Amino acid sequence: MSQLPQAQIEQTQVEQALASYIDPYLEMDLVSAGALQAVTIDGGKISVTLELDYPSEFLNGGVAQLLTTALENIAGCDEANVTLGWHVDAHKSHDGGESLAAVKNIVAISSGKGGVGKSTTAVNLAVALAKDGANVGLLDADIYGPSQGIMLGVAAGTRPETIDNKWFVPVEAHGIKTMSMAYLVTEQTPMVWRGPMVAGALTQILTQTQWGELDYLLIDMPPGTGDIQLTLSQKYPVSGSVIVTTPQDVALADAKKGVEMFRKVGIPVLGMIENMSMHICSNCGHAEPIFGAHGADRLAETYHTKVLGSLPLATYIREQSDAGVPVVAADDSSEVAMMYRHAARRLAVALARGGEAAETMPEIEVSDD
Ligand SMILES: Nc1ncnc2c1ncn2[C@@H]1O[C@H](COP(=O)(O)OP(=O)(O)OP(=O)(O)O)[C@@H](O)[C@H]1O
Repeated sequence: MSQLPQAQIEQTQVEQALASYIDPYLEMDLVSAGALQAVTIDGGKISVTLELDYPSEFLNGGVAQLLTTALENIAGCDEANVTLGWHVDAHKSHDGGESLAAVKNIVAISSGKGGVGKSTTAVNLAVALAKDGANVGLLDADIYGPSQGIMLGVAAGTRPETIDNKWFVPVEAHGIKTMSMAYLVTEQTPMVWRGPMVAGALTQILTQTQWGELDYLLIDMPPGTGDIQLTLSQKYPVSGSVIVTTPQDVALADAKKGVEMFRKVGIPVLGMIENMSMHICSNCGHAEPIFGAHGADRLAETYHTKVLGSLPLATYIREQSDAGVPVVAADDSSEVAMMYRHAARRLAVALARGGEAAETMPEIEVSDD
């Protein structure tokens, strides 16, 4: 008895199989997200190439296997190959000059109020993006209290190398390129600067550092929403901003000013990070929202943006910062490290999609009176 010929596998079957996986950061399947680049069907052999628009090296383990299995389950398939890649596009509002030419995206990490954990958040987000395979830079623009050298374990007194007496070479730490005012001044240097001087110094370190090729340059902004922040945001091709806040009413009121400032200058707010959202008792594990609950959610809703992540108030976070090994660098699969990593991936996706706020934001007119 002769065997019936196998039905030809159709592209729609391949797409349906691939759509069985919903990416938690894109919140949709990879075909709907436009990641499918190529499909080859050669008899019973299927090969697909997918390219995502955010750093997603982590998909190469379990998810690649899951997709392969989904394809192998198609009737008539006897071999499936899945190639997963990613690429970060530039989302620049304007050209930032020579030193920033190969920097694809500048992201301002900001807070309306001081002391909410902005620097800790910026450091951990930067390391998290690097862990996912991105080229990342971090500029400590918190000029009044540059703390990143300590948080990154850069030895006190470290000075960046210079080239041709013109360029600074960023200091590498935990897989990221860093630059901080703290690398250029001594403890004796007075930091009592007026706004224009601060803006001038920041401009200099931003534009005279050889950042090289970066997917993301995170700027740990000075706290507040005054002239310095406004100047920085307007002068450089900032692709998006992230607002760090705690759930207290006072911090939220200041976070609101931050959101409004970025909206005024047309920079998409990619989302908010709620820091110290819960206190976890190190003895009994009891979680208590000591600064209030859901404040950032409400604010995000009002401004059509989202909460990218909520971090607990945890001794471990402070201890790791003080020891110069950020939580994400210390153990990248710990519970707290994963909270930062999820937030970093949501940030990258929000940026790739142009920022939630960009689409829904109403026009704001700025007048001089
Ligand atoms: N989630 C957290 N749990 C525990 N401690 C934290 C947490 N986030 C930050 N801290 C600690 O709080 C202090 C202030 O944090 P950080 O310097 O990051 O804040 P900041 O907003 O950048 O401050 P500033 O506005 O003064 O620059 C640091 O000692 C830091 O280790």
